[in-house]
Amino acid sequence: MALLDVKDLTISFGGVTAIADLHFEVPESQVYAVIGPNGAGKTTLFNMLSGIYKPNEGSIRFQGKEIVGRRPHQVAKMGVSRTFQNLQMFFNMSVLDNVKVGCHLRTHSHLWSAALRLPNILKEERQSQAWAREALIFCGLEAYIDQPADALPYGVLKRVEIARALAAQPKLLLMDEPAAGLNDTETVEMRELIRRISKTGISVLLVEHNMGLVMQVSDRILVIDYGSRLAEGLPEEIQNNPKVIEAYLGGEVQYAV
Ligand SMILES: Nc1ncnc2c1ncn2[C@@H]1O[C@H](COP(=O)(O)OP(=O)(O)OP(=O)(O)O)[C@@H](O)[C@H]1O
Repeated sequence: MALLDVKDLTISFGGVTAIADLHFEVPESQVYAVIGPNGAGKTTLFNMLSGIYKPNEGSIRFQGKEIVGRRPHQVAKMGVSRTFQNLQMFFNMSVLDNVKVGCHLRTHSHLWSAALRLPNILKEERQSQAWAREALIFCGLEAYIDQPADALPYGVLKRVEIARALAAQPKLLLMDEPAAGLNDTETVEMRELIRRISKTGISVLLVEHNMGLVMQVSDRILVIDYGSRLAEGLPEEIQNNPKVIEAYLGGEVQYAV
């Protein structure tokens, strides 16, 4: 059984069909990329996968359970975490506290026990701290743990977002343009981080415009155009697919990172 099984997915906004009859499957422990030109529907797809948008038709099954109809926090609790195209950071908080936000899905205390500082809260607080540190170290951010988020460069903050998503211990990580705005060195670091994440058994669903990165890191690639499936396959199949070259890349392809 695939980890994620998307069937007949369709969503329209007014007269615009953003995703039309889309289907694909993401296996366990793989990097699965979704590519397509600007406006192809990639972010809209992520918004449906994470419960932000409700499709007009179709199903999204994660580990056999339906996602459609669930709210974003419920989807996250099922094991689907995401990062955003634009940074979603609390700039007045430390790096560690930003990542601890991702841990609350794994803790169980209610608001009233938090307010009263009951013993279970203190224990969970320590546990969240440990999980957050672990995620930050995994992302190579040990040196930044206690620093305020607003003092850090953009490339570091992109990885803090990933650490926060990992602190929730997902089975599937949705990454929306992780390399956008990164320089060449940071892009190579991001590629290595994505590889390490998938080696831990987490599947990565990657939306990314940097074709070099996509081709190097992905196990399989789905190409969408005007919300519809144009092609799907191994990176070398996609690279050599005339429909992809013509429709998506306009005849010229640059694959170097
Ligand atoms: N909330 C919305 N209301 C109306 N139209 C929308 C909405 N969200 C997306 N769309 C439309 O759906 C289509 C797909 O947009 P989407 O942002 O998903 O594309 P994308 O592939 O992520 O683009 P990019 O690569 O530029 O991020 C576009 O035509 C867009 O204008």
